[in-house]
Amino acid sequence: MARLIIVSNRVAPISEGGPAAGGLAVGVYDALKETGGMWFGWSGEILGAGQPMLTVTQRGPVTFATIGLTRRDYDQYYRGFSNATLWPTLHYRSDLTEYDRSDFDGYRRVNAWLAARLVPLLEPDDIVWVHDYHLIPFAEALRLAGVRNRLGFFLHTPFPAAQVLTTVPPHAELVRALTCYDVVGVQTAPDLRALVDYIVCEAGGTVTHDGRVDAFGRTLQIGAFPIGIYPDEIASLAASGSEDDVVHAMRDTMGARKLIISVDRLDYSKGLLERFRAFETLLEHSPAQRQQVTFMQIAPPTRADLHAYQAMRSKLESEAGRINGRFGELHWTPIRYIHRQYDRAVLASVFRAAAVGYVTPLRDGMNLVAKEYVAAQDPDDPGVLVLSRFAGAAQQMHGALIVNPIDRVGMAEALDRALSMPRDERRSRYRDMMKMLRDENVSVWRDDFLRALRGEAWPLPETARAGLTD
Ligand SMILES: O=P(O)(O)OC[C@H]1O[C@H](O[C@H]2O[C@H](CO)[C@@H](O)[C@H](O)[C@H]2O)[C@H](O)[C@@H](O)[C@@H]1O
Ligand SMILES: O=c1ccn([C@@H]2O[C@H](COP(=O)(O)OP(=O)(O)O)[C@@H](O)[C@H]2O)c(=O)[nH]1
Repeated sequence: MARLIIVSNRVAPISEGGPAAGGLAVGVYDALKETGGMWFGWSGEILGAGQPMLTVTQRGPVTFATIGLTRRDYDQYYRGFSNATLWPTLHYRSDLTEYDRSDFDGYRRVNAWLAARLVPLLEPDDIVWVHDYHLIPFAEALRLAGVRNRLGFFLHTPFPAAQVLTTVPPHAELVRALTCYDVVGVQTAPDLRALVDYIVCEAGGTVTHDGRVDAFGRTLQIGAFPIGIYPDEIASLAASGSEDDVVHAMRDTMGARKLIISVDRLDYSKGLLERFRAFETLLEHSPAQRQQVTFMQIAPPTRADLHAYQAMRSKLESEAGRINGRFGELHWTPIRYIHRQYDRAVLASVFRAAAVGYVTPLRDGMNLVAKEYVAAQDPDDPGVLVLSRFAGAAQQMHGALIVNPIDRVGMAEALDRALSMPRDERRSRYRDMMKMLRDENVSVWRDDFLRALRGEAWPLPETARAGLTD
């Protein structure tokens, strides 16, 4: 079988300061181990001039090739165009979008520079799978360098409505660059519909009912491939009780109180403020819940050198303080807010201890935490997932209580309902969601995408075409 080359901004799990291994890292790494291949991307390090740039390490059949960035590259490519321009736009936050033409030049320059480092490492029948918004122009740069290999791209974030995407000045250039791939995958049917709408209405291209695109003089395949997890792995982590003492200590401090848990990078797309305020509304409207419930928010730092993230952090910390000041008692703190990252085994145990998984982003490509929370539950006495309709996961997790994070009272009502839901109903919702998590696990995501990329899947599976025919 042809070698697989993965290209992503972060190379998991070895990057310093990167997120802990989630579904993406595990699923992609498994595929690499099966076929042999290479994972290529940024090392997570910012290097001074003169330091070595490319590090190649071998682990069994997998080569990791990582490369440092200069301060200027980091500022323009990662902090600037990727995270101050694209990230807010992709998450429907045009109000936060900043644009600087020199950052866009830097973004293209770094993509071309990374592509040039990869070219000498490629063999003729390798297939190359590029991940996420940092690397949209990567294929264009490879094509210009004469690379003829099959090239695929998967967008982990939402694909926004055309009217939102067009607020980014070089939107046409970006979508034209996307058409240099052979296959472009998005997470869900709504993302696919938005991509089709842009291609047809903005770019004057055509899309067939099975996802063949003709645009900018190129032909490619598009589809929806919702990323999954390995639910049984999370379930056994959660059940094994192999967590460290912190989880036991946490349970001791809870006593008989119910736990509501949220875990997200401290990102404005995750809806943390709205969630805190809806919890406050629960305490206001349902006095019986006071002192009976604790809401724990684990929010590890992310992109903390961007102003929007700093502003978000200080607003959140002041809201937590205000709500705790208003409702707290000598023996009870309503909101426990933790600005730190935990490893997956600890999170799995915390999820299992929680009566409610409170996952309410304003926009999210998928949200693996929603899936992990359900997978970690005790099948006999599971908790309830309260899930935003704007998470990609809501397209699949029909056993959740689906909420609109803007509707504060609606969220408080959903929390109240979740906290008092009878066990039979909880079990039935859990079983439905676990079945889906097993049927649509991360291997299915990866294999469906790779079959399309190898040109083997024709027509695409029905799930991948959802959004094209409705
Ligand atoms: O690399 P960072 O800047 O530290 O950010 C971390 C990652 O965040 C985003 O994750 C997305 O991918 C998840 C898996 O498909 C999906 O569930 C989630 O909804 C997305 O937000 C980002 O897209 C990654 O590239 C970042 O590495
Ligand atoms: O302290 C933490 C917080 C999060 N995660 C993991 O990071 C991933 C977050 O993925 P998600 O899709 O929910 O959001 P993203 O951060 O990618 O936008 C999940 O696998 C979490 O289990 C972790 O390992 N430790």
